[in-house]
Amino acid sequence: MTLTSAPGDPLAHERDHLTASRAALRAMRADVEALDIADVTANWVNAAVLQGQIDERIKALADLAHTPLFFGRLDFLHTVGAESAEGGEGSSFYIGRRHVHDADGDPMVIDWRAPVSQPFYRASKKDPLDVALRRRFGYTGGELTAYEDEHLSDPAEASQVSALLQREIERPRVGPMRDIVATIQPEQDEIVRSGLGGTVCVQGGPGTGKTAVGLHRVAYLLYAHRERLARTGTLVIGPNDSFLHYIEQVLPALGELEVKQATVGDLVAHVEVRGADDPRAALVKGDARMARVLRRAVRSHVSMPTEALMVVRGSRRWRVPAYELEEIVRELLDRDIRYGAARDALPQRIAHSVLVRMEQAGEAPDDRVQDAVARNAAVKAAVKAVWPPVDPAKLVHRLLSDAEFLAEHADGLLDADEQKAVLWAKPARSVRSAKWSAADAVLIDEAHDLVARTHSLGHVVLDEAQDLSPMQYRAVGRRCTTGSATVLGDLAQGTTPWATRSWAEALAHLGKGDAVVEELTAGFRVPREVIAYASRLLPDIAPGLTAVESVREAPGSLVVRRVADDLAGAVVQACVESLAHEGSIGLIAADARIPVLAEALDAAGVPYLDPGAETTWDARLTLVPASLAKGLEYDYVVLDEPSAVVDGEPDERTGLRRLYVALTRAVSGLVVVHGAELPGQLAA
Ligand SMILES: Nc1ncnc2c1ncn2[C@@H]1O[C@H](COP(=O)(O)OP(=O)(O)OP(=O)(O)O)[C@@H](O)[C@H]1O
Repeated sequence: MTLTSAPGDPLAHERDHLTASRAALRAMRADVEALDIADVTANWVNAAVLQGQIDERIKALADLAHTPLFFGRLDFLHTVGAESAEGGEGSSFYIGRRHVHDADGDPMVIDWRAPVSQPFYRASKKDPLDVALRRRFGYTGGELTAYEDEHLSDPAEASQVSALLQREIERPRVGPMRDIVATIQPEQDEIVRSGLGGTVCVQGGPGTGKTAVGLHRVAYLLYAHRERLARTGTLVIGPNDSFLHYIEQVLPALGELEVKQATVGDLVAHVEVRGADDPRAALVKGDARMARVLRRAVRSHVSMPTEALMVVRGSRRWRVPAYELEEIVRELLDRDIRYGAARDALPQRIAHSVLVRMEQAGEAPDDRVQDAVARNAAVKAAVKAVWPPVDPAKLVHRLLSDAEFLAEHADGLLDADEQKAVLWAKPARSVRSAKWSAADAVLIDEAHDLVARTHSLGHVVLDEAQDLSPMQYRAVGRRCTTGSATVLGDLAQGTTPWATRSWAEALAHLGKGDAVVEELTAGFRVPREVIAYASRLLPDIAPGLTAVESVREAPGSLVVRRVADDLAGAVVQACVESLAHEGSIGLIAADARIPVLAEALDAAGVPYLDPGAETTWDARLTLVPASLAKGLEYDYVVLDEPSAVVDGEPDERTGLRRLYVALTRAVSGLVVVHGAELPGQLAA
């Protein structure tokens, strides 16, 4: 292996290729900019659509100064055919974030997602996949400054851990999350490139790259199934806005601008959420049994017809007896279609019965007559009486405020205590004035789906899944009924009262019981010493889970400091020391301690940000409530009073899990500052 930073001959050659590739990219962009669509389309609507597509393409062809055009090179032992190499044949390829070709259409840079790029991520000494040379490039400020070679087919060369990978992870940074396209690892690549047809669930400890893998999988799927997913849509679901803000640049940096992001709350925002449930109520409302209660409640609106229906047309009267109407209604109920769809079908079914009678009487009615009968006032009135419209929010409002109505539909599903837990102590007067909770909004979403089918997307990535309730899994699942999902999570980081206990159970609620569960155990974020310290909590918070094996040694990365008094002062001091390093700093503390620490930082004149705000080189310290730390990372973390983090949760196990999350946010160093005793597992 060679790690070169002095400009030698090969480096000069590679730089020449970089210069030529950039020129080719500029030419590609100029070609698109020069397109004249006036001849192609006369219709202004088409022209506007086409111009929009062209503008997007121009944007996608931008040469970003700090995003290297290629990061790797593969030399194969044999020539590769055009089919897998984006149109060009050859035995040597440069791998980058996007495809670049020269004036003849021959590729200068191959998209990392193309089939020919796959050996860049998968080839090993054991299985070289016809690769003679794998070269990784190192950049400094957009300049190509180093390369690292592996001669995979040379038995004399020993395999080694990539120094560039290590450098890439440890590079101090601020700002949003970056892509890992240059250094995706083989086990991650397997997940990234798994097919669109199946759902994949990834269990992985902190910093194993779950989020990164999920985002790269979307980028890969969009490349491999561009047209289908453009039609059906893709969505990334994350736990909160600050997390979504942190990850939002990754896909655009990979050239994918169309992927939507949302929290589960955004998906079910049918009502304004202004209230909160106590844990007991939230637990019952999030339980999958509520889906059955809602189903019964929705269907209870259907009543069996008791009277015959009389339809008058001209001088004739047609009578459909009650028993026949009942048959129609029963058949629709049995067919298990959505409540609203059945309601829409009912007038036509009734009209059909009338038509049969007309035919029996010697008339020859056509489709127009059937439509007219379906719209007849008597038919409409009958439909309204038998199958009235259901307003999902009103229905949930009634379930939560009317004990009798709830008891009727929860019979045999929820016991008396559970029913009491979900009923509002003070029923709201109307849908508008109700103090809806997050769990209520999910119930309303379920009711919506019972009335009218929810639109399904082509692919959904669900991150930090372990915190979802069964009802939330269902809400996500109905958004990918005809598509697939990537479910990412860590059972040890579940901090809700309904946190996922087993992936099999969660996947069943999602409606993807046949998903494959993969495990990632190599840790990229957290250095060995720090992850070993945090993993002492594992036997208590998730017995049976494999501890993360860090890929990085960073001696001195863990400091545990006990202070006798002025805890806040000592914490501020630790932040100031951390600020002496380059990169981002996170001060993580129990939510209840945030005001005290904010005051101490203000008093010391140390500026800080909230988790939603983007760090810059001038503002690198973020004050993070422990409840928002999940999924985030900082180069250096100062953790305030671990016992307060544990005590901030309703039970000890959740507290220790919250602490586990807080302990695993650091890339380069963690300083734990405590005044009280540490939790037993961490005390030396
Ligand atoms: N193959 C890789 N090459 C370089 N960096 C990587 C690689 N895989 C992961 N990382 C980095 O490791 C860090 C952690 O990744 P990520 O946030 O995806 O982990 P996670 O498993 O989602 O963690 P958590 O459970 O804490 O949410 C990120 O900075 C990511 O860029």
